[in-house]
Amino acid sequence: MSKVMIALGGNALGNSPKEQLELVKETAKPIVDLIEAGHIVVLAHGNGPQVGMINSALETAASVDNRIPEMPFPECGAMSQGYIGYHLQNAIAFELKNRNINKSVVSVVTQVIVDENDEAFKKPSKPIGGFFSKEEADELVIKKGYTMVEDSGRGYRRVVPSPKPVDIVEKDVINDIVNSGHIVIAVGGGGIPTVRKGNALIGIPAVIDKDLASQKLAELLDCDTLFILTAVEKIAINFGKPNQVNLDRITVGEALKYIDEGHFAPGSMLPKVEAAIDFVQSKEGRTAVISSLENAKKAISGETGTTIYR
Ligand SMILES: Nc1ncnc2c1ncn2[C@@H]1O[C@H](COP(=O)(O)OP(=O)(O)O)[C@@H](O)[C@H]1O
Ligand SMILES: NC(=O)OP(=O)(O)O
Repeated sequence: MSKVMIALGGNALGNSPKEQLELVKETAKPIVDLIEAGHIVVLAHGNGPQVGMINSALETAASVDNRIPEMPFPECGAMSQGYIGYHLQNAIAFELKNRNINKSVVSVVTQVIVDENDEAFKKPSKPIGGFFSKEEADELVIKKGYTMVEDSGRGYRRVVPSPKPVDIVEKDVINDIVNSGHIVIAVGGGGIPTVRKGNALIGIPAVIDKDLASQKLAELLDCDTLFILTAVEKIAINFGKPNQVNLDRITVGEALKYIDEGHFAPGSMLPKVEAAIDFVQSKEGRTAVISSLENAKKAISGETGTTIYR
């Protein structure tokens, strides 16, 4: 029996609530396979496309209807945790019931402490929302003052600051739920970025990378394996080029060399590889696997994906 943290990518959750609802039904199966096999499972998920969609929908609504108030960005992050968590816990609970497994599943609205002086606030890097053409992106820069970047050959996206996770506010309650044998969905979207002011916690407009937040939670909970499930079956060198090579197993040393050579795109694959390296380095015997949601079952049983080990 081992303790595993599974981080699901926001971009792998489909482009609409309808698509997401269908996708999570499939995602729930390999997750519940692991639970059925006796493993302890903790789940995290991304929110890049979803928080961008919520923010842009409410911004547009407020601009055309003065009865609709402006929605602060941290609240948009909380909404994304709520509805993605709702779909996931619903799908996992269904799968647990189908197999007569008597466990509950709950999403914890999670706040993650960040450093308000983090350099990341000066350089937005986290892609959120949908994809745009170069012309549409240029228009958004002028009209809305967004920062737009090209995202891994898929089009242009808005980027927002992405400070590093420092601590997880709800870590003790998450640990208690895990120890009680139930299933927790936490640090959704990397957690709501928060700073402490005396006894108060104040939300900050930013998006924490969920791979880094998952790695932090996986370490705090003393997990053995970190699974990062995204839209690609394996990570690659020379990604998207004719000489692309998919990687099966790499050491931390090889991963660091490939980072130096610039093989992993910032804001997408780079934080996943960095999170995997940090997790593997944090304690002897820990491994990390990066694969796709579609191949979750095979990746979890070691048949595919890229494994990063010491
Ligand atoms: N070297 C690489 N190997 C594989 N995928 C890469 C690489 N560099 C960039 N990518 C892109 O990164 C994407 C994963 O990042 P992203 O979509 O941000 O993840 P998430 O699933 O967490 O939302 C992949 O789908 C792929 O398009
Ligand atoms: N918050 C976050 O990392 O989201 P994605 O997985 O969608 O990039």
